[in-house]
Parts: sequence; structure tokens; C-alpha cells
Amino acid sequence: MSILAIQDLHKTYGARPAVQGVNMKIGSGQIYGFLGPNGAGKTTTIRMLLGLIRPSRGNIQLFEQHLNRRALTKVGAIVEAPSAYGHLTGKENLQVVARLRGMSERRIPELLDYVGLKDAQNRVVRGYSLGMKGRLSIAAALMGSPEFLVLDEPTNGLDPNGIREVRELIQSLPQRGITVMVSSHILSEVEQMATHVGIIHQGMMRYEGALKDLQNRSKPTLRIRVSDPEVAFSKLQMSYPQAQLSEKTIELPADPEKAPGIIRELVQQNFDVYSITPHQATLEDLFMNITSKERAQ
Ligand SMILES: Nc1ncnc2c1ncn2[C@@H]1O[C@H](COP(=O)(O)OP(=O)(O)OP(=O)(O)O)[C@@H](O)[C@H]1O
Repeated sequence: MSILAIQDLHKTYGARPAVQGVNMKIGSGQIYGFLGPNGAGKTTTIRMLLGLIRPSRGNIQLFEQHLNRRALTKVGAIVEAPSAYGHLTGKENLQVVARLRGMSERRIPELLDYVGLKDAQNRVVRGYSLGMKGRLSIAAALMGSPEFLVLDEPTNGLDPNGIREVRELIQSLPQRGITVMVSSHILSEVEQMATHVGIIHQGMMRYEGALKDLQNRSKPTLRIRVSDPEVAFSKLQMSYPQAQLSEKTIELPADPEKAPGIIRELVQQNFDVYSITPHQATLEDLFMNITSKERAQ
């Protein structure tokens, strides 16, 4: 089932385009990492799909229906930085949320248990760690039993422990039948939990698909350091036209198993081989490639 489908979404603030023709598809059971550098248009897109701001143009379907109030009752979200009343306990904070939203308090004990705050429920939130506060805000977002949870930068400002706690919690959500969309400007945070990713850059979607497919795009290379690299490079280019030379290091698109043959060939031609190292572009490299233009500006 399609949880979210967006076509040709635009948002312009004055003359300034913030989102320019975004398409997006999120299927049931996915953890969808919505990635892009600061200012790329993530929050604007999220606010539109939650009905908080009106698109300038485009189409949003939630649960296979045009965006409407009823469909939105099945969506939970954390959009602004998670906030809670520091002088109230964790449990009291959830009670406030339930009352404000006109919801039953019945699920509070179960939710506190689920996010691992059962033992801390009667402690004031001021004394919570950042990870505990993050988990509490997820419990608040889960109060209405959503089928789709949208989290805008949920790990922003958390320490590594807090990030891990929130990540583990997010990873467990699909087992409860909850599809998740989680935005971040830090790829490595999403990489460990997402099944699918969408990369937005200057208001446009630059990549969307399974995380695995993106990972498969990164090809293995061999990095070679030899005496006389310019000459060795021109020789290797005959067999490897895509070879590159930078800072005296030759880089060839080749599997690690090719290394012994290449070493043999170079030695036979009287080059000294200082090192040959297999390298696989990381997802970070790909992400950087996609978003580097923006940072250069
Ligand atoms: N209310 C607004 N009025 C004018 N411009 C805005 C408004 N909200 C966002 N923008 C601009 O729209 C662009 C996209 O911002 P947005 O907040 O959606 O990006 P983002 O990817 O969520 O980044 P961040 O991680 O920094 O929040 C930015 O250039 C931003 O300055």
C-alpha cells in the first residue's frame, strides 16, 4: 500500500523557490530517510505533507487519498525541535499532550514502557538525558496510534548515546505496523536505519530508491602509488580508460582481485609499486557528490 505519494510539489516564498517539483513515494513498512543539506527543502516538504502549509503547486496523497483531515489523523509527527515541560514528569508530559489533543490517556503506560521510560516516568523531564527526551517526544507522537510517523531531524542536537537510543526506537516501529519518514542532514544517522532514501538538493529530489540500490551504485576501485605515476598512469589507461590520476595516486575502477595482476604488470615494466589499496565509495561519498554543488555556492 502507498502511504505517501507526492507529485510535482512546489513551494515558493515570495519570489524564492524552496521546493521545486518534488516527487516522492513511500510504501507501507518502510523507514524512509529524507536527506539533504540544511536549507534543501526538507522541512518545507514535511510541513506541506502534514497540511501545515499550503503548496504553491502539486499533488499530495496520503494513504491513497488526497491530503485531507481524516487521513492526517493517522499521521504522527515531530516537526519542531522536541520540546517538553522540564518541571513535569515524563508521564505528566504525555498527559498534557493527551488533554491538549483530546485523546484518551489510556495508552500512556504502554507507550512509556515501549519507549523505555517506564522506570523514569515519575521523574521530572529536566533531569532526563537528551536521548530520554527524544524518546519521550516519540511517545507523544505515537499517542494517536498513527500508521505513519514523520520525524523532522529527530536526532538533531543529541549526543551519540541519544542518537543510538532514538535510532533503535525508530528501527522497531515497522514491527508495530508503523511506516516512518525521518529527515536528516547527516547521512550516517539515517544510513543505519533507513530501508529507502530520498535525497533533496536545492528543492529538487536528486535520488529516490532503496538504500541497497544506492549502495550498489558505489563501485570498487584500486588506488595505486608507484614511482613515476604519470608514465604508469598513461600505460594503465590503455587497459583502464576510466583511470584517474590525482595527487600522484592512480585510481582504477577494478575489483580487489585484479590487484595481483596489476602489480605484476607494473613491476615487469620496472615501476616500483609502493602501495595498492582497494577502495569502495561510501554512501557518504555518493551523498557528497549529489549535494556538493550546493555547498560550493
Ligand atoms: N517561512 C519561510 N519564509 C521564507 N523562506 C523560507 C521559509 N521557510 C523556509 N524558507 C527557505 O526555504 C528553503 C528551504 O528551507 P527548509 O527549512 O525547508 O530546508 P531544510 O532542508 O529543512 O533545512 P534545515 O535542515 O536547515 O531546516 C531555505 O532557503 C529557507 O531559507
